[in-house]
Amino acid sequence: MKSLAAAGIVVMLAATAWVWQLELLSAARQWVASAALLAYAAMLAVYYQRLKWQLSHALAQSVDYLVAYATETGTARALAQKTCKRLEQCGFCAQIVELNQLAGCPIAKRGLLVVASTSGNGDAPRTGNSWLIENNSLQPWQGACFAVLALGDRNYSQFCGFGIAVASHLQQSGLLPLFDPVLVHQADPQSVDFWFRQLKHQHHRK
Ligand SMILES: Cc1cc2nc3c(=O)[nH]c(=O)nc-3n(C[C@H](O)[C@H](O)[C@H](O)COP(=O)(O)O)c2cc1C
Repeated sequence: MKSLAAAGIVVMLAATAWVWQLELLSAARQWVASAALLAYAAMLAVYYQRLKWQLSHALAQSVDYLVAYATETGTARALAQKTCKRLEQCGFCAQIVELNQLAGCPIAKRGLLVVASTSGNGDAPRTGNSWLIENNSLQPWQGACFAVLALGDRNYSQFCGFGIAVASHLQQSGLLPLFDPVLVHQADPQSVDFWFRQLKHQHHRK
C-alpha cells in the first residue's frame, strides 16, 4: 500500500512536470492542470497517512499482551516464549518482541510484560542495551500496565540489576505495575512458576 501511494504521488509529480513541457496548452491551462495534479498527489498522501494510522490502531487493538525479552544466552527469550504460550492458553493474544525493538511496536491492550536477564555487572544484555535510545519511546505506553520477570544470579553483587532498572524506568515513565518485579536466581523453576501464578491472578481480577 505504501509503495502504491508513493508511486501514485511520483506519477502525479511527473505528470505536473510533463504538463509544463507541453507547448499546446496555454499558461493558464498549465497552471490549472498542475494545481489539479498536485491536489491529487496531496490527497494520496493524506489517504496513505490515514490508512497507516488505521492499520496500526487495528493491530494495537488485536494484541492483549506484548512480551519483551532481553537476553544474552537465551533463557529470557525461552521464558518469554513460554509466557506467550501460557497467555494464549488462557485465551489472550500475545506477541513476543526483543526489548531493543519495543519502540516500534503497537501498544498492547492489557499491557507490557518484560522478561529481562542481567549481564556484565548489573548491565543490560545485548538484546536490551539500546531500548531507551529514543528519549520519548515510552510515551505511547503511559498509563498502560506492566510486569517484569528479572533473571539473574545471587552470586553477583547487582542481583537482577537490569530487570530492576527496567521496572523502575517503566514506572517512572508513567506505566503502572501489575505487581513487584519477580526476581529469579539461576532460572529457579519455583520463582518462574510464581511469575505465571501472578499473571493468572491478574486475569481473574479483571
Ligand atoms: C558474564 C555474566 C554476567 C552476569 N552478571 C550478572 C549480574 O550482574 N547480576 C545478576 O543478577 N546476574 C548476572 N548474571 C547471571 C545471568 O543473568 C543469569 O544466568 C541469567 O539467567 C541469564 O539469562 P539469559 O540466558 O537470558 O542471558 C551474569 C551471567 C554472566 C554469564
